[in-house]
Amino acid sequence: MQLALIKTKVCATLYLRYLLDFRIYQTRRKSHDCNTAWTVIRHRWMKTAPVFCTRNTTKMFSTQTDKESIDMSKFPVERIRNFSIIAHIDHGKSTLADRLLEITGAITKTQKNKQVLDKLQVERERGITVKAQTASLFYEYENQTYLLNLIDTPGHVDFSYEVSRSISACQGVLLIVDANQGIQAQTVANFYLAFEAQLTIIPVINKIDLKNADPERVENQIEKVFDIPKEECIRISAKLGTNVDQVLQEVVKRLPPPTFNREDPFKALVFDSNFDQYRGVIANVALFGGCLSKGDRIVSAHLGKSYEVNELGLLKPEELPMERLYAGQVGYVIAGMKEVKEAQIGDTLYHQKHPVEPLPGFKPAKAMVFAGMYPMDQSDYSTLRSAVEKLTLNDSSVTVQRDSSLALGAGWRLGFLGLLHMEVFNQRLEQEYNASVIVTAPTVPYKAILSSPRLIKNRRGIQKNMVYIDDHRVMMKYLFPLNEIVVDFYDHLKSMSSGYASFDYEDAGYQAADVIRMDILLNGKPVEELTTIVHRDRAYSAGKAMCERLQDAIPRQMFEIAVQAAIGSKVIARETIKAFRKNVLAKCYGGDITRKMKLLKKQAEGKKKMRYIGTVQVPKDAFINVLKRKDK
Ligand SMILES: Nc1nc2c(ncn2[C@@H]2O[C@H](COP(=O)(O)OP(=O)(O)OP(=O)(O)O)[C@@H](O)[C@H]2O)c(=O)[nH]1
Repeated sequence: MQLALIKTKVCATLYLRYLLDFRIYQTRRKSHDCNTAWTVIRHRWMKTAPVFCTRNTTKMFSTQTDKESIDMSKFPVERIRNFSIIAHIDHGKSTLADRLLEITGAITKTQKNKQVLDKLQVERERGITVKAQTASLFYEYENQTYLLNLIDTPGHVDFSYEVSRSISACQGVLLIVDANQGIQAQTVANFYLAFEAQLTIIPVINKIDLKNADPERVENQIEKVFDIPKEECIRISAKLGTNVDQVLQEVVKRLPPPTFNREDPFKALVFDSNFDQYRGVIANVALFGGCLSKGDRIVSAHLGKSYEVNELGLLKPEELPMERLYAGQVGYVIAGMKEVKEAQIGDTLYHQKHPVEPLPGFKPAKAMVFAGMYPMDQSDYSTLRSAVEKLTLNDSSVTVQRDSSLALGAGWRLGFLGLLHMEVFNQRLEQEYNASVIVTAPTVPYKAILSSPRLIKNRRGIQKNMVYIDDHRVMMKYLFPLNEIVVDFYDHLKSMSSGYASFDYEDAGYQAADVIRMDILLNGKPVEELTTIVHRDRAYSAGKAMCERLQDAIPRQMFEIAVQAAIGSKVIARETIKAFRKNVLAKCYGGDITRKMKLLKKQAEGKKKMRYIGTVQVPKDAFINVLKRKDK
């Protein structure tokens, strides 16, 4: 009796500690994602307090204890089914997923189960799925246990990249069609994604409980448009749970198991990733061969870097750590990847000792809408950069390019699949990373033909090679005429690249060139210091530019100055610097017009004389300034 009392007290104390841990974890993560928080704490707690984790306390947190104890090492691959739920927006994918989770005991059946796989705050607020979610379910059929790995996908066209990636981890799909609306645009698009990937398709007609439901009409549509016999359609109401068990039975019967072999070398496709502040990158993987254990050393085919597996397991949908994952399974891996760029979606992971041919990966998403994104305060630039990197890891369809604006400072130009995608990304940045950003008006891409050449072409550079040093830096080698880069090339390069580009050069020897001597004349007299050698093709533009720059650089004097560029005896360009003019009529109050004309004529003659005898004053810095170009 006393022992039972002590045990109850200890359990109560630990449960309170558990609740406290949960609050701390949730606050630290600034997360609203209760399910993940519960799971993480639960596993941490179960590790530290195994003695008290009796069957009863475990039951508090999971309804699938019996299934978890299944020995996966003996679980035959023939009893695994990997499938996605695909459909047009709002046709009921997430509602069906709720029912499947309930029937298989992954979640307890309550009235509150509404789109439980839509975990993000933005998904809850908007009532739409934006992120594919994986859940591993155990299902009993004809006295056999099956492992069903289900991926719930978004329906909106802006998130179709999530669908195409999810499909790569599956052998079949449930194609949901609303019994009232029938086939819609995304039904067709998603059907073809699955069809082209040669997956088995099970058509499911949902919402048969609706007053206006017409399942027969929808079955005919499916037969006509997709060439799937109407007898293959399953009529359900995901909301009421009608015929949902039949869906699970058909998944087992109709979908093929994965054909991957446990005896092969380990090979896994990273089909999704997200970043946890404390645990680093969490990669969602589909095992295409072999098995993976905790402590194994794996290599990322993309970077060639090796990592030790710290944790792995199933997603139910919360993380359930396991000792091993086997071919055909879908799960998660944490392998000490600390940087976002280490976890590429579409990357292949393999065992360090057994390199394999990388999987084809994914076709990059094609951005349709572009917008600039800048921190509210420039001092937040690096914090925002890290937030953008982490979020793009979780949403790899966003393209990111560094950008800068005179008014808004340094930022990025982001590419999205659509306007809703852009809004959701922005909202996730604010909600999940506490970031305040300025987003510019969205634009679509244009192809522009530049009317003025760019810096390098303008300087007669010839590209020799280009090497990407990493994601942010590129090294380009050019062959330039020395006189094109010696004066102001570096200044222009720095200003064009907002200070990021650096420049170095070495002698590449002499080369034949079609060049000529260009003289500069001030009031007809050549100024030797301004004589230059220019390329024949560019003599006229260079001469004109020199004259214009001299016009700016030489101060006005008491007489007019003619600035000319000449090749040999031929003047090719001319500018005039006007003289200061004394108001010789200032003292004439009214009076005779002939007197005024006489004064003006005398002044003009005097100036003419000065022009011939006067020496033009050229300021010292004008000699350097006139050599600097105004590259556009
Ligand atoms: N009457 C009725 N309503 C349903 C049924 N299934 C889903 N719904 C409702 O349809 C709406 C959309 O359901 P979701 O499950 O979010 O649809 P979804 O396809 O996951 O939506 P997205 O992921 O945003 O594309 C919700 O209001 C559901 O309650 C059903 O069988 N009958």
